[in-house]
Amino acid sequence: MSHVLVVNSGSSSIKYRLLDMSSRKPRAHGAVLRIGEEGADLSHSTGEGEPFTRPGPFPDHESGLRAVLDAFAEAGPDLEGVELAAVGHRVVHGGASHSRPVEIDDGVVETIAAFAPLAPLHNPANVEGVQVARRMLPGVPHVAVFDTAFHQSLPEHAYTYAVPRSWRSEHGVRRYGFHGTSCSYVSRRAAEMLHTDPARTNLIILHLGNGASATAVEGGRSVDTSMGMTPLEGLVMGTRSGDLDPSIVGYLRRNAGLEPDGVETALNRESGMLALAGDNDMREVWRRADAGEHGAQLALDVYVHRLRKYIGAYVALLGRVDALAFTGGVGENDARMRERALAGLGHLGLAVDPERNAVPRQEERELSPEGAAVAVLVVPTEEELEIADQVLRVTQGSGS
Ligand SMILES: Nc1ncnc2c1ncn2[C@@H]1O[C@H](COP(=O)(O)OP(=O)(O)O)[C@@H](O)[C@H]1O
Ligand SMILES: CC(=O)OP(=O)(O)O
Ligand SMILES: [Mg+2]
Repeated sequence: MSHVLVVNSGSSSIKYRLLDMSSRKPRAHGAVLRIGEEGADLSHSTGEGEPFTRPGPFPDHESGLRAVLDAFAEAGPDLEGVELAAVGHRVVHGGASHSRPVEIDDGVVETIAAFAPLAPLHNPANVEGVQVARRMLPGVPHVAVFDTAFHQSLPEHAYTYAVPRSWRSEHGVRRYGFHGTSCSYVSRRAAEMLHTDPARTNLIILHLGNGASATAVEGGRSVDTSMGMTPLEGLVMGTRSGDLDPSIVGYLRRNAGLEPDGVETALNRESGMLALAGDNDMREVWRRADAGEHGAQLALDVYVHRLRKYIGAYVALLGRVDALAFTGGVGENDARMRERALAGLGHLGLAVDPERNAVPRQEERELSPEGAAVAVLVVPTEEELEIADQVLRVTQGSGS
């Protein structure tokens, strides 16, 4: 049975996974990190023995991907030997034109490039990765799977911003939502864990990673999500501000002499936990807070405060919530954050059992106390597996 290579190209990284779709298990995975920077390196694991590593320099995605193909040739599995059915690419912004995965042609590449201004941390790298991979692996279909796709179900009242008509009609100003591949996977797994029909299951999904988002899922469909036209809106993130008064942007341009690009860069790359705590890695933020640093303590308070506002909003919006699912690097690992997120929300049926919450295991599990009204779950996200499943549906012709 066939294999799918899933590629997730970031601005300075290429993460990848080769999945055997008969066992649904990875045959190899790895990452090229710090592309274009000093200290670039590649690590490639097959699950047997030590990972295969190679130091850079990798000045660009082309050299990075070449190193990945070399790693497969040297450390296996041989890509020529496995039946490679397709390459699946994570693409963050697909706009309104892509509600499903599509086989990539030049037109699709143009669309992804056209949305680069709306996902400045992601789409430019996605385009780069797609183009390089198509050149280097020309014999197989390449399929784009969009983070925005799952949120195409948002009702008009949830995706509409209250702004002038021409902004909406001529400039596509609306909420798109992101982390959809993760939400699609997590909502299916959550329903399986609850033994409920996904089409009747209501969920709040908190994807807390480097980027972070909250999503309300009603009957298996996204009905609201915290990220907006770009992945900047909503929760406080590693380096992104999340929600803020849009007047701040104009104010800073007039009063601090900042250029529009400068403001946007600051809000995307120099804000969030990095700005408040001095670090965007949540483990380091906790370390600093525990050591008594006020900035880190405040950063955690701000992060938690925003998260709780969205939880409350989505409880109100859904009415009945069957489960709240934590996922992403923070959601899956950070017991203290989960505890603080739900502290005192027993009247909403939301609580974690301290012992269940404290188990340091990164596996699917239920954290809520016996008999709780709402199941609180940890569902480690499997974006690559979800992408590979969706890719096969496209290449096998059954759509998605
Ligand atoms: N044990 C942990 N406790 C707290 N945060 C953690 C832990 N492990 C990982 N994280 C955080 O997860 C984040 C990365 O999440 P991840 O979902 O892998 O991000 P990405 O958006 O890059 O896919 C980092 O901020 C990291 O600090
Ligand atoms: C869309 C997005 O924010 O993705 P990530 O969390 O991977 O940065
Ligand atoms: Mg992620």
